[in-house]
Amino acid sequence: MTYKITVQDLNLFYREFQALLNINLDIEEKKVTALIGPSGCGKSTFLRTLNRMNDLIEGVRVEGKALLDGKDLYGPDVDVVALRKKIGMVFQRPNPFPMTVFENIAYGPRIHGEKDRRVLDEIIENSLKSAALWDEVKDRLHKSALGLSGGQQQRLCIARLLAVEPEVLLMDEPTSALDPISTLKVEELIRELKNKYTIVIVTHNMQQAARVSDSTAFFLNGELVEFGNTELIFTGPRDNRTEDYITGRFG
Ligand SMILES: Nc1ncnc2c1ncn2[C@@H]1O[C@H](COP(=O)(O)OP(=O)(O)OP(=O)(O)O)[C@@H](O)[C@H]1O
Repeated sequence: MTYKITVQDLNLFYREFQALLNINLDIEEKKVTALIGPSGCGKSTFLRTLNRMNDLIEGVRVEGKALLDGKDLYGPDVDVVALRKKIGMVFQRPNPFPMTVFENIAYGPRIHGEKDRRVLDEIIENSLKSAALWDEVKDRLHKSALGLSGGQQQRLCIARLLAVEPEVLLMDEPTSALDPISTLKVEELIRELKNKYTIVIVTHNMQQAARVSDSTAFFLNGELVEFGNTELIFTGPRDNRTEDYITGRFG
């Protein structure tokens, strides 16, 4: 088994408040890992530690280790911009730039130095194909991305990540603002993308965790209560608190 990310004794504080308590978790390469748990338990905070998005919040302190391919994400020589290229993130609400579909995807590669129009055309087509969006937008590449449906916008945001050749995709409740059909399309896409990428997804939707993930981590009050094979977590959790949560007794 290959681990893409290893988290060891991780603690996170928002000033005096400790939001994550001694988390130990190994994330497998080219698998989908779901983070579940009630509101406020630290799922999003944990996800953000993996590409150092918490750095942007004042008063945050991280202790312990998070390793990507064995290298410390919090080491002194880490280039955070390069790290976020490797470990991309999509959010609850699709957030395309107010630009054309084409420009949305070209933005990242251009920032990273790509100028050749033919190369950009190729990147855009490949990214949209990988995000299962090409057929729907190939005739409107030069129209505003804001004219797309919510589900299409979310797949565009995923295509935008793929354009800079990431290795890990972090998804923070990526379907919570979408209708059921768009949700299923994004779930299908996630299953497809795990052939090439390591995916970590926060979800409130237990069926979604069961449908898309290989491993599931259950968080409660900043602690990782249980982590393991998704099927086992849903059919025979070891901890009573996990069982109570997945059977809907709280949260
Ligand atoms: N920027 C912040 N400053 C201070 N405290 C924060 C900040 N962000 C989150 N917290 C606190 O940290 C804890 C964990 O929050 P987090 O958003 O990670 O939980 P979550 O499980 O993702 O919740 P939800 O499912 O509602 O998104 C909560 O108590 C929250 O109030």
